[in-house]
Amino acid sequence: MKISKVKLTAVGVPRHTGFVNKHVIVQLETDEGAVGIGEMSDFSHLPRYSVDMKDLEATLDSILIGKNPFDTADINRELDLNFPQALYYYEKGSFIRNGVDTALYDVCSKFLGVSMSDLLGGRQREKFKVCYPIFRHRFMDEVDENIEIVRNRLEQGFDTFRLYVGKNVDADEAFLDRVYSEFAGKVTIKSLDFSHLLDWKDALRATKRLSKYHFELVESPAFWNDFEGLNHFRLQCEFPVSEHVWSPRQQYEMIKKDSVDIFNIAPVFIGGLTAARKAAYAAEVAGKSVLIGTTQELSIGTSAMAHFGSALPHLNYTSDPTGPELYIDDIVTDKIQYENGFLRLPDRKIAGIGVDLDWNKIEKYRVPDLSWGDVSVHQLQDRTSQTRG
Ligand SMILES: O=C(O)C(=O)C[C@@H](O)[C@H](O)C(=O)O
Ligand SMILES: [Mg+2]
Ligand SMILES: [Mg+2]
Repeated sequence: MKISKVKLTAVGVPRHTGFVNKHVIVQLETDEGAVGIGEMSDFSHLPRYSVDMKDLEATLDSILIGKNPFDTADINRELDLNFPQALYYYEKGSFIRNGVDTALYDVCSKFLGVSMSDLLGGRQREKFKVCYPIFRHRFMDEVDENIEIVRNRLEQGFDTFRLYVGKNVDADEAFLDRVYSEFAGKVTIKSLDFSHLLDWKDALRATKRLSKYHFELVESPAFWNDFEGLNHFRLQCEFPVSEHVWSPRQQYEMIKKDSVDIFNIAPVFIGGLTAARKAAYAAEVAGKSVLIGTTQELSIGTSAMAHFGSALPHLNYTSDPTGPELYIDDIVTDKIQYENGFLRLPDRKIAGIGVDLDWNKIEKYRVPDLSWGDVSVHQLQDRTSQTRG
């Protein structure tokens, strides 16, 4: 089988907060007729560093046409050469590589007539627990609207939440107090996520202040790539520490410096399922746990993560992929399913990734490019259309 054409389609899908995220749908056509789909997710990060869609499609054509999609190792090597790993969380080359790599696994599993998970180590589980994100408080009056989100999502079966913190710790404390007084015993706070906004000492002070409320772990409590800072925080904090994995070198440094307890692995940030599997193996070898992170993908990217997560033996903490719940709509015929706060895998009898493109929806949300207008820091960091701050 050989790849015969690469097709990219950009869509802009709003979240319930009004914030619009742009994603790129990948189609890999082959000479056998099978078509693999993937998703380059959430180009809203680093909005001023934009990708030209036409150039990208021509570049991927030149790299991929004529290649056998089963040659995932060689194709990933080639993609790394063209979109190199970077020591940065939102490196868009990783988003690009991820969209292509996902489509490789999809077209190969479709060609073989098996579920994508069968090419990713099989299934240890048919579903896994996820948590709903509560975005960062900048103003005290955002506490009420976030408590309302908890109330509504709890009714839908989400009983676990993660809280972005660190910009207004008074509001963070007020929110946690309300959660534990109004939903005692019914709601779990999985993590405080500092999103690399504070240095490790400020994060430690905030964590100690909030530790009278139970939560399971602390994420990103130091500046980017501050491996020693993460280690200092970790040794002085009673809670497990997680950090996103955005490059093999970064993960190597975190293993060497014993910076974390948990690696947060999302194919989008490490550049694909192939790279994510390597990161998961490295975590296992280092005796660390993993959880699956997210950039808040649509159903294609989320289904790929469901298949990836189903085989991981050390998936010991609640994961994060909830994108299809955050967007007002999706671009597949049947969205990936959640059940009582669990992300469910597609039926194993379905070949491939398990979701299909809905071209009516794609036309509805199609955008001409990935350019971006002016957005405030609040909107960017906290994924909102609010214009305050
Ligand atoms: O765990 C995180 O950190 C995120 O989820 C980052 C968010 O910004 C995510 O990428 C989003 O778009 O909501
Ligand atoms: Mg995070
Ligand atoms: Mg994102």
